[in-house]
Amino acid sequence: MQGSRVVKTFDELFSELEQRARTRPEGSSTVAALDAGVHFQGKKVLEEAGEVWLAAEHESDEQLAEEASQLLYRLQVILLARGLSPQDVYRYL
Ligand SMILES: N=c1c2ncn([C@@H]3O[C@H](COP(=O)(O)OP(=O)(O)OP(=O)(O)O)[C@@H](O)[C@H]3O)c2ncn1[C@@H]1O[C@H](COP(=O)(O)O)[C@@H](O)[C@H]1O
Repeated sequence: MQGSRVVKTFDELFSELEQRARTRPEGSSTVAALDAGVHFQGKKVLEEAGEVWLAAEHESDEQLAEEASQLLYRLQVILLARGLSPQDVYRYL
């Protein structure tokens, strides 16, 4: 399902997003989402959560995995915007 793409973990993605927030490269989705504020970020979390649900009911395993990756990304953006890290979440798992 993953093909030849480089696999990254949840923590590695978060580190990448922290770096985007620090360096603010042109064209970064993360910088755009951080600048757009919590209302935008929250809508994206809900939108992607809905897409995960629909994929689980109606779409392929591959589509579900892709939607789940987008939800994880959107969750990371909202955590980053609030100054939280994955560790803050892990302690509740
Ligand atoms: N994993 C993701 C990721 N998942 C989802 N998205 C964003 O979510 C969009 C797709 O979600 P939608 O289904 O909402 O697509 P859409 O409605 O057609 O697009 P939008 O109108 O929402 O932009 C993508 O265009 C990205 O903007 C992501 N953007 C970035 N990443 C990773 O985050 C890292 C930093 O990315 P940049 O900040 O863009 O450099 C890189 O490793 C990226 O691979």
